Amino acid sequence: APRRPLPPGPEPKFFSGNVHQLPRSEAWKVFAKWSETFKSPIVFYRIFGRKFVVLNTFKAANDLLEARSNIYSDRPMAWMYNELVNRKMGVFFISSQHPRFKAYRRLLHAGLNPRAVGYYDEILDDERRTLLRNLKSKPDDFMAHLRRAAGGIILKVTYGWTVADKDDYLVSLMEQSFAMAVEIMTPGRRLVDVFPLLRFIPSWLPGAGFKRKAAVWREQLSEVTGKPYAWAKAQLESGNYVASFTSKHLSPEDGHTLNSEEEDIIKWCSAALYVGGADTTVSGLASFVLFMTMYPDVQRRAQAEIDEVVGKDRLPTWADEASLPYVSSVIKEVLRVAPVGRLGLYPDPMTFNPSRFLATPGQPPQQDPYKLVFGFGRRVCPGAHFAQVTLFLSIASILATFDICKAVDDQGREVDPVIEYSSGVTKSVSL
Ligand code: HEM
Repeated sequence: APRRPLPPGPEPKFFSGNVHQLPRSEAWKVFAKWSETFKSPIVFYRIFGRKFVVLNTFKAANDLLEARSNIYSDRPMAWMYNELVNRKMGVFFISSQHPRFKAYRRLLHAGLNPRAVGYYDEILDDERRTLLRNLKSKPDDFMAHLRRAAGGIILKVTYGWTVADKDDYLVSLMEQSFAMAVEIMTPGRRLVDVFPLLRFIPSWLPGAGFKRKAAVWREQLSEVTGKPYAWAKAQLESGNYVASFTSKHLSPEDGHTLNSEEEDIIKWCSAALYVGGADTTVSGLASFVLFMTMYPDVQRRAQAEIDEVVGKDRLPTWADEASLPYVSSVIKEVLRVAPVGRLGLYPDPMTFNPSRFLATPGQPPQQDPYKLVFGFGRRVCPGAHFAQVTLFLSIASILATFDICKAVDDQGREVDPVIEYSSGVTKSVSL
């Protein structure tokens, strides 16, 4: 059959494609412009040999990623990382056609669905109290506290590990593996990703240094996946452990002994939680703080709602969520405007206005951004509910306890925060 034409897009250069038209950061602004220029919700561009399709409307994303998720559920192939460094069994990279994919999704769902998240109540409560204490004692270091909170919650829930206040062993192990993954996968860094046949070169040949390097990374990354898992397993066996995602899966209800395949599945799923849940949560919390400094009226209205519904004698709990629609809308608005991608998809997209999610007489609420920010189809974020609970608990407790305001300089004048979102796998905000 003849090939279908590609979606429209900017004119590429013969060799480098559209590199010259893409800025290093905030590429989404350019994507939005291309959609207008080419009058198409779907646009196409190329960076050297790599082809990209941008879906610029909710409908386009939903039509392809949800309705046709049987064909659009795999991530791009990274030969160096997946094959040579042997990360292809990781939750994020495994093909949706692989038989294990379903096993992963089932396990993740079992450990993170709304009922399962209820098991972690105590951990979540402890962690937010630590966050509030840290914010109180050193408010200027709030970014470090938010990072610690996100990492602390996820490592305790995943493995039962309590994060140390400084230089935590598991946090640094995880961060090293992130850094390694970025180094290995940065587009254009690895020739073998451009010419995959190179992977068959024997390691001893001159010029095959990349294969020897791959072997080292392979070893190091396999340790990162193996160590925390082995620790959690040993704790469980010792009888002295905190019930966690890993411990629960390691002790199945029917009491059967796990085989090595089942254990491997638990190991990979546990490893995915920090990758999926740490930076995303930090990003959401940091953006929340930023927007509260910029929109004091929003902050006051959210605080008033908490005072009225919860009172001042206790901290908000997840059970209060349904009675705090404005606080919930603040969180939705943070996620709409801030992390993972700026979603300029609603009326007046650049304005931070939580009320857009509240119905008013004659005006229905705008579309719930959770349909978008957590992805689509077969790969939709398995941590979505968990993320909503942890963000709600942290944000509602911060609002209940503190006033967030701009920093002041030596002369007592307010300093406007510099807003700079970095592009990457997770959008992070530097404050
Ligand atoms: C605000 C917080 C979060 C946001 C915005 C977010 C967003 C996303 C998105 C957009 C995806 C990709 C979906 C796709 O490929 O279509 C994803 C995948 C994933 N997320 Fe989240 N996430 C968040 C928090 C979490 C948390 C807390 C966890 C774990 C507890 C988690 C675990 C995962 C995992 C394991 C995947 C990979 C799923 C797969 O490839 O099959 N995420 N997330």
